[in-house]
Amino acid sequence: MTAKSSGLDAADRSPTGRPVTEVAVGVLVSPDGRYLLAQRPAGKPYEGYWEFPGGKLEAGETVEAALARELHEELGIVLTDCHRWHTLEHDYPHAYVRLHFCKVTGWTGELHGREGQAFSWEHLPVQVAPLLPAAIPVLELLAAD
Ligand SMILES: Nc1nc2c([nH]c(=O)n2[C@@H]2O[C@H](COP(=O)(O)OP(=O)(O)OP(=O)(O)O)[C@@H](O)[C@H]2O)c(=O)[nH]1
Repeated sequence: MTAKSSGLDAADRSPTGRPVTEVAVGVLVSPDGRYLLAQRPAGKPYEGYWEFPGGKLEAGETVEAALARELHEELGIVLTDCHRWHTLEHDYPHAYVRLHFCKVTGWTGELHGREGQAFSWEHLPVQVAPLLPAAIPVLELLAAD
């Protein structure tokens, strides 16, 4: 069986051959220029670490559709305006992830942590800690924006 017929191509593997987990991540920007960070719930890898909200793409899903689904599941909001911003990869012990960061400037609904997670609107430099390793370069990109 070729890589193609198994549904995999070069983009599905990391440089060291690990499968790539595609993740949609939202950088929610408030009208006064703060960014939303959420704390990873108990039971997930890196529990208690702060991250931008988001999650893994399901089969056949676009980044935008996955982000809309995750923001609704996690925060109870309906995404109305976003654009793709940066894509970063990170090699964790538990997974090799490709993070598709999107700037989110429009949503409807009242934001609340539906999975019991804490969240916080933060100015730069952010005050919450610890941060997920792959969130740190994103904060540097935001600071340089
Ligand atoms: N949401 C989010 N995930 C991130 C960020 N940075 C980062 O490395 N990740 C990684 O991306 C992956 C996202 O997976 P997740 O566990 O949040 O996704 P999910 O809600 O679909 O998970 P589950 O359905 O398996 O519980 C994790 O491996 C996480 O460590 C970030 O800023 N936000």
